[in-house]
Amino acid sequence: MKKIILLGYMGCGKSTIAQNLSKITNIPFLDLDKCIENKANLSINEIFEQFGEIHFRKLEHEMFVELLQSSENSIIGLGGGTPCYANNHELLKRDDVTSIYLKASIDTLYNRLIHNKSKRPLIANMNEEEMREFIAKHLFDRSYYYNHAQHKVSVDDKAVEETVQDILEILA
Ligand SMILES: Nc1ncnc2c1ncn2[C@@H]1O[C@H](COP(=O)(O)OP(=O)(O)O)[C@@H](O)[C@H]1O
Ligand SMILES: O=C(O)C1=C[C@@H](OP(=O)(O)O)[C@@H](O)[C@H](O)C1
Ligand SMILES: [Mg+2]
Repeated sequence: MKKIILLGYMGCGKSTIAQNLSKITNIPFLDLDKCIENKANLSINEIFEQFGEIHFRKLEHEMFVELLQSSENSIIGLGGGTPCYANNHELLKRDDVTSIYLKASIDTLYNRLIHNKSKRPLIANMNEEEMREFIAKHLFDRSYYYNHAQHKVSVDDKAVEETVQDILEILA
């Protein structure tokens, strides 16, 4: 019933790293956003558009609690905002949880997100300059919550395999 939880800012690699970690460890991987999409039968963009961010945060909290309640071992990739709402950050400290903050610099996040923003409603309509400024401020605001994770792994300049290796060392 152990949960390995990956958290961090949009684009830090939660979904990518969780998937690769799952292949190596054979522990099933659940992406919180995907679970929300499947349950709502809508994409994250559609949920934001049709019901707004506050409603998304409610679905996100409910799904996070649901995943934590399941009796299966799993690797859970959170959404970038998950720890920052509904006191979700307090759930990162539980004994049955190993929470890991994938820490990325503003430059790393900007370089990844500039080509990957269309499915991320918070940044989808920003130009390059707006996005850099937004990431810098938003990351600063959110770091308080991310720092509630039990472990921290820096992802800057690391290949996927290297980050996975760092996580395996934490889990050993
Ligand atoms: N070293 C790396 N580690 C993780 N992701 C990387 C790396 N290099 C490039 N990427 C890319 O960055 C993006 C990370 O996005 P994603 O895994 O969805 O992050 P998150 O779920 O944290 O938003 C993906 O497009 C991935 O292919
Ligand atoms: O940072 C955020 O508030 C969000 C991050 C997204 O997940 P990723 O971090 O996987 O992109 C997704 O949950 C939604 O677009 C909101
Ligand atoms: Mg993701």
